[in-house]
Amino acid sequence: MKSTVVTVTLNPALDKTVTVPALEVGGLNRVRQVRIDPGGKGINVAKVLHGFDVDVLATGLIAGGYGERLLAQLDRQGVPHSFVRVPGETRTNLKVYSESDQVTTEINENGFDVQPQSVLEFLNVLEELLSEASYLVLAGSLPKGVSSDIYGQLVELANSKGVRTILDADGDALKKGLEARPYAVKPNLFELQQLTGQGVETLDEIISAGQTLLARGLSLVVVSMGGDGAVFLNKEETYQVKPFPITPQSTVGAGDSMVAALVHGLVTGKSLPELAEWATTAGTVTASKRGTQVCTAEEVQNEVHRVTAKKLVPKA
Ligand SMILES: Nc1ncnc2c1ncn2[C@@H]1O[C@H](COP(=O)(O)OP(=O)(O)OP(=O)(O)O)[C@@H](O)[C@H]1O
Ligand SMILES: O=P(O)(O)OC[C@@]1(O)O[C@H](CO)[C@@H](O)[C@@H]1O
Repeated sequence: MKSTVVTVTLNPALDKTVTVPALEVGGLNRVRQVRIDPGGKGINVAKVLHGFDVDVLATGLIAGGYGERLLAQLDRQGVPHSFVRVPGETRTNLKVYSESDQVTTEINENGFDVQPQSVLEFLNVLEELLSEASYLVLAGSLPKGVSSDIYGQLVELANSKGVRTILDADGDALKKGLEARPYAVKPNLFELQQLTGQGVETLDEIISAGQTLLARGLSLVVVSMGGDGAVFLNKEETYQVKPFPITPQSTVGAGDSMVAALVHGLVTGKSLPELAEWATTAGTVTASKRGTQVCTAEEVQNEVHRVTAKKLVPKA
């Protein structure tokens, strides 16, 4: 199967979002609304890219009856996929949206245990898929049994085939993945601080930490900052984009929508400021939707005029 973009989700999830009037920790919370969406970061990126008319395919590992349900939902949404089935069960991640303060609390399960032969099977599938791809998105946590250097291995595989990789992970998986020099990375502030050991309190510090990552051989760094927007850096330029005001309904998938819009911008040859505006708008639209619903191309197109990429001049 040929596709321009391949997204990898090694630890997918059914996202169960429950809405409560006001979350009371230690109290009885009655649910007003429930929705279940196919989730996992790479899968969310694929959902957005499919809606943007980009030729995308979601791959990774999947297990059990919940996994089949997730794939059936992807089929209904028309998102192409090719997952390797492993023993066990796909996790359910609980997202509790509290209406009074508009805050989402996330409770993510660990997911299935993976045996070495399943990882090998997946590597064979991916190698095949990459032969026609231009971009590879590696996103999300790793299930038990998958080594923390897997993203590093996958970045190396992609690099050897001339495929550009976008990495969005955390902890050791992110650290080791970075050592293999992906094309782009999207840390949040916490991850940026962890990766560089630098302060990220001020804008100057954020830019400096972003430049540290570029100096390690990356081409594009996007630092996402939730309601404060994001900073986009390549070797030549730096831009900051602030979101337009919204009532956040669930920020789940906002970062993934940003990654997807970034890939869309790269595939369609957008300039850095254009790409920055698209990506910030995509994240913001998704944050204004319930559950793990993602932005559509039409929504991003309609709202993108509400943000402006501001050029930043790093201190010498
Ligand atoms: N409360 C918010 N208001 C407006 N825009 C938001 C809000 N939260 C997120 N966004 C938009 O989504 C983008 C990505 O969000 P965020 O920085 O939370 O990503 P993240 O940490 O990767 O999240 P996740 O891992 O849950 O996807 C932001 O840069 C912003 O454009
Ligand atoms: O546990 P991970 O893999 O870090 O994150 C998984 C997850 O929280 O990320 C997505 C939102 O970004 C959700 O669809 C999913 O439940």
